Amino acid sequence: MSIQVQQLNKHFNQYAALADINLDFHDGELVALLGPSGCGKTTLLRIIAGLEQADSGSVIIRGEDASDLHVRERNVGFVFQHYALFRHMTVFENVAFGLRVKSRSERPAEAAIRVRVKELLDLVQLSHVAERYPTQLSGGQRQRVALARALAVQPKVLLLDEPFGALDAQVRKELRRWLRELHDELHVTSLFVTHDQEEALEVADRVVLMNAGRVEQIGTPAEVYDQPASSFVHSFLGSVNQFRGRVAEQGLGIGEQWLGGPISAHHLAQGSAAIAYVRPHELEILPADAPGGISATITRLLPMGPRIRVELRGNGDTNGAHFEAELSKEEAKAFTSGQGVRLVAKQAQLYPDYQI
Ligand SMILES: Nc1ncnc2c1ncn2[C@@H]1O[C@H](COP(=O)(O)OP(=O)(O)OP(=O)(O)O)[C@@H](O)[C@H]1O
Repeated sequence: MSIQVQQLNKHFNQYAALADINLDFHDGELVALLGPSGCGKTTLLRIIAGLEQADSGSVIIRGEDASDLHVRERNVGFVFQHYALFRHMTVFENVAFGLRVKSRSERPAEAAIRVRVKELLDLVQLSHVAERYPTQLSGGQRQRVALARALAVQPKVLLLDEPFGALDAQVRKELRRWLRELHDELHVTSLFVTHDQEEALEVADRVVLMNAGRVEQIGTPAEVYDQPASSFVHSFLGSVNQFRGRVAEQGLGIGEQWLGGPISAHHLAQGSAAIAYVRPHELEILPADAPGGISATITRLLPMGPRIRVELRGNGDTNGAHFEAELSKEEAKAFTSGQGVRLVAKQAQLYPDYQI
């Protein structure tokens, strides 16, 4: 086990930023810490780095309790969203920096430093800009320099806080693919913070879902997406339609209507208030005269590349609620805007509805 976080708690005044966090990160894996703004991701990363002190609990790095170790002694590399490269130093010198400031006994000889920096610049594909200054680079190139700089001292752990957050969507996409490839080559245990679910699902070996200072779920991208442990995870990862009603034998009863289909009700009692979560691609649209289902009206058909997004408004018991389905172009041919239809879930997950 590379990093173990045990019973970690952190308050800012009365506010619990982290509540009883327990996590194990394996050697060589790339893990995303994912959650909405303010859920505690950065605080957790900073405590692991040694930049912030926890109120209680411990951080164990490669078997050694690091809780009382200074940030310099933890051997972690960082890359932040706005990583301040030294403006007055060339790219080469920025990457060499961490090696040059080592104590005399640990510092490699000048020739070895030059070889190492050259290797790192090759790795991040920036050898051709080695003599430039940071202001002469694009945002994406700067972040790659920041990564090379963090890797120069051969950290045991790499911590990245929204490393591509400030970049535009296209560059972000390229860099995250690049980060994945780089990680496959180096296998440095890496944790990266993001609030972008697509980024987390695409890049990470495992994803930690956080909400309000707590861990909601940890698992592979497929596990957290296909088997969400809570309604929070379900709705945070991709869009969902919500249907409020009562648990019945046939599924979910909404007034006189039924949301049919195979509904997984966990251990909810018959008659209890529940919300069904149905992803757009799990929602089937049937003609208005079909038996069962929920009555709705199509408000818009939006082409989204090869798929059509169908926006709907509920009628009767779901009056005014907005729903969204996803169809192939072929399937969508049967429908037009303004048409009355019935909605049936091909698959749905029920959660207790505490608001009723
Ligand atoms: N130094 C501080 N003093 C007081 N409150 C703080 C401090 N740092 C963080 N917080 C609070 O702790 C909570 C968690 O903050 P944190 O930065 O860890 O969240 P986050 O998930 O990284 O959010 P974001 O995605 O917006 O960066 C927030 O409510 C924040 O306001």
